[in-house]
Amino acid sequence: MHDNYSHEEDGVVYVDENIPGSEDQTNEYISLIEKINSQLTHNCDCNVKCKEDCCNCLQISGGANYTSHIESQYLEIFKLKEETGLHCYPIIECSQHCKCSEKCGNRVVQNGPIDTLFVTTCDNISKGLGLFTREFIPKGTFVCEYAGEVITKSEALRRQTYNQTHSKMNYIFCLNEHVNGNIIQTFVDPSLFGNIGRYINHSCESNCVIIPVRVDSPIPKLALFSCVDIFDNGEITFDYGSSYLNSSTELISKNLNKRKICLCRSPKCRGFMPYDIY
Ligand SMILES: C[S@@+](CC[C@H](N)C(=O)[O-])C[C@H]1O[C@@H](n2cnc3c(N)ncnc32)[C@H](O)[C@@H]1O
Repeated sequence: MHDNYSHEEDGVVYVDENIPGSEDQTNEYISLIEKINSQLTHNCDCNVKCKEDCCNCLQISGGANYTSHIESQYLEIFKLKEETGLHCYPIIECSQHCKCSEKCGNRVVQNGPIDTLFVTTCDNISKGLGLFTREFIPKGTFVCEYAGEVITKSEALRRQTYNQTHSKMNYIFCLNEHVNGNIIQTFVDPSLFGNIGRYINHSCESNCVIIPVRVDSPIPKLALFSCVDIFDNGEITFDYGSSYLNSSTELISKNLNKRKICLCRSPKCRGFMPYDIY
């Protein structure tokens, strides 16, 4: 993973990928750690380059996850699964357990964020800091992960309540994946341990989407891909209320009076931050 970013803020530790949250003695935490320490059993025997007809990782993924875009400065472009009707398949990248080359084409998120990102204060100071790009990013590019502590639902609830009572910003995200009639939830909190993705603000008309991507772990990486072209000095945003990723959806009450006003300035702004209340 090539990630040369760091945090300016005191008290925030830079981690370039998810780490286990603080230890406790609950069964819920023990199950989470077992999951974190386990590995996906798949791998591929491909020779150098992976092809859809023989690569196990691509077959589990329902076909190619990425397409090369040679004329672009960004070589690997995500094939948006929504456009191909394949979004019911997981996105599984090749890993250290595979025989293919590290340049096989099915390794994108694991290589780390693009290097054009910077953090600065937003025009509207109430939004706090935001993540921006120095250079143009074409649609479909992997931008960065949203990485932090992977925590249990109970711990997410506890932290959420603390943040609300102390009028702190919310960084906890709940990923909901619908699999065979079940919902698999993953809670990631980058507030104290996080990567560059922790600075990404919400927009009701966002330019990125979060897609779960697995490398060799059952715990997905929350990977941000641009869903439109993003111009230089543009702010990177995603919709906190999108279908995959619900910002603490179940963690909050429905007290609409306390919902935070959205400052995204989009003509399509819904007025309030999704699920983000204080
Ligand atoms: C994941 S953090 C984003 C980075 C944060 N702005 C910072 O300064 O570190 C999420 C918090 O940013 C603020 N925020 C993000 N998007 C916003 C928006 N569209 N309008 C108002 N506040 C926003 C809210 O306080 C929210 O709880």
